[in-house]
Amino acid sequence: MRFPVKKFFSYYKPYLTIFLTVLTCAIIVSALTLVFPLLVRYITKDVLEGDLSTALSEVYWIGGLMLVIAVIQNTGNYFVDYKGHEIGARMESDMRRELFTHMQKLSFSFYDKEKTGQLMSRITNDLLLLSELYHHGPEDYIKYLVRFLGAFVILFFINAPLTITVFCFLPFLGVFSLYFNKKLNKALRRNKERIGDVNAQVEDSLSGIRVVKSFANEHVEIGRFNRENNRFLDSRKKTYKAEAYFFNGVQTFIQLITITVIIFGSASIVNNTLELADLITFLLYISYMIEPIQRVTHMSTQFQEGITGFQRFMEIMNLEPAIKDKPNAKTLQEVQGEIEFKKVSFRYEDDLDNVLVNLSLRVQQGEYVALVGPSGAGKTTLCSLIPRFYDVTTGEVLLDGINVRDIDLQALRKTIGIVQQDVYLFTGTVMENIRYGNPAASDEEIIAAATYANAHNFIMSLPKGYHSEIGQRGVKLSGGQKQRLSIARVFLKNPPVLILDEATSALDNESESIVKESLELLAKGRTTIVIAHRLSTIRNAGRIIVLTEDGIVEQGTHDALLSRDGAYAHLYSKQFEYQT
Ligand SMILES: Nc1ncnc2c1ncn2[C@@H]1O[C@H](COP(=O)(O)OP(=O)(O)OP(=O)(O)O)[C@@H](O)[C@H]1O
Repeated sequence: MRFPVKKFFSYYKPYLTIFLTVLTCAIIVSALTLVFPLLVRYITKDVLEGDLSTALSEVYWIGGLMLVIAVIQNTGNYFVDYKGHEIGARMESDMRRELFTHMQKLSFSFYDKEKTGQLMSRITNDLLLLSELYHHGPEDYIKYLVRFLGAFVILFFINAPLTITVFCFLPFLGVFSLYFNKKLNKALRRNKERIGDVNAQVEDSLSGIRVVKSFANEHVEIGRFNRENNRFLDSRKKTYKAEAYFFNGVQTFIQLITITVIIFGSASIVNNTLELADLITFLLYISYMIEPIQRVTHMSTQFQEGITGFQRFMEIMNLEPAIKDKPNAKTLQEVQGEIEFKKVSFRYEDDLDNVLVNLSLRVQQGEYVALVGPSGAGKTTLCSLIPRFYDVTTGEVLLDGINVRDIDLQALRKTIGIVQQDVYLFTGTVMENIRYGNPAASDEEIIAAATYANAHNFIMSLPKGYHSEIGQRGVKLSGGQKQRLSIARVFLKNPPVLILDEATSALDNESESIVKESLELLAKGRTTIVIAHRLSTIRNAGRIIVLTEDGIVEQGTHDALLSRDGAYAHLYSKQFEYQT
């Protein structure tokens, strides 16, 4: 991937004025630091070797000037530190917002492949390092460049041959740096991937902590964690090795330069081509030249970390959502809720087998249809094609006769309510969780929705009623209570089409009958597709569709299908045997 230079710099745009002010301040501060050794040289060479009767008063004046310069320097540095960091933090926050917004747009197919922990790492760690580069980078480069060039020019005027000798070392230092920069870049990239893996492992393990404990498998999780943690450690060890080579190599160059100056400088004094005051000035300025070289290690690490962070940021930003609106996507007015699958074939990925092949099915407006069949036959997959969680591979899915691909995604998804077995509730209060179904709803509408969902009474018995916190993912609620909140959420959304994906299969008999009651109420007047494992729950469905690996093999009412003595009768008798 070519490095997107324009995009990289575009994040400075909103802060350009303040950023340029910070840079100007950094230049002024650096230029002023160059004045100090010149003043020392003036004192040692001109003042102290001239008329001693006036020397002291002149030294006082110069001392005063040095104080003024120090005040300007420190004020400037304060501004550069404070505002510079603030700009970096603001840019980081802008990018984090952009990345999160983009991630929200990416489709299911993306999340099927990615690990949540890795993605979290990109949003937090990577951008943190990038912000360091954004504000420190230009400021450091300018600061050290001014010092370096300033010192070079001044030294050149003091003693050109000695200055050129010092500069002969620089091409070697350049080649050395380039070589190790490449190595460091690779190592830092690997570090980021490894810490992403650690994050992913922690996220996975802690999200499933109940399963871990129920199987008493803490040691398994610790083992997995240690494996990732050790891989991260190994990767960091390699990085530090490369850094140590680099840093010590640079140190060797610095020592060589200092020794060279001392030897050549002393020889020049002996030969009367250099004065002692100039050698002192030379040695003072050498530190200005050496400091940038010393900082090269730090700056190149900062540069590499920032750049790899930016590349990882762009990897996600460059991903187009697999499913998005067409340019003139239709918004829907009055949705009737008729759904039709026309010769639909679907596979999750190009190199996987088809899950659905040439399947056709029409569900009338307001019809209550049950989808049954063996596990893995594609029931959930079929339903996920209606809200375009995935797009069909071939064929069409139509809502009220319009291809779902031609409908505005938001409008399409607003017409479909989904209740699943695995309820996802967000950390927050009962009220906030139900309001998720319609953020504009009033408290009264929320209470009405909860009442329809048979949830009002249990909510009122909670310590703070609707304002009770439900814990992460609703841990403080029972399975049936969580399910009723999720149903209230859909009541509030009030969609014309409903998909119930094994919504009651995880509940005990008592909870099931309460939830079933509220689901029946919810389904009234809506086109409803129910995916059911327990066939006893869908006996009253207007139509039962039997989906197997061979597609739709049977459809009809419960009684009609039983009397056919086909696939459905077979499934039913198997379940009946199992239950008795
Ligand atoms: N995200 C995915 N990526 C790849 N394959 C998938 C994905 N989701 C499901 N599958 C595969 O698609 C097939 C159909 O799965 P699906 O969940 O639709 O079946 P189902 O009939 O709903 O099963 P169950 O009754 O067990 O829930 C299965 O073979 C499954 O492994």
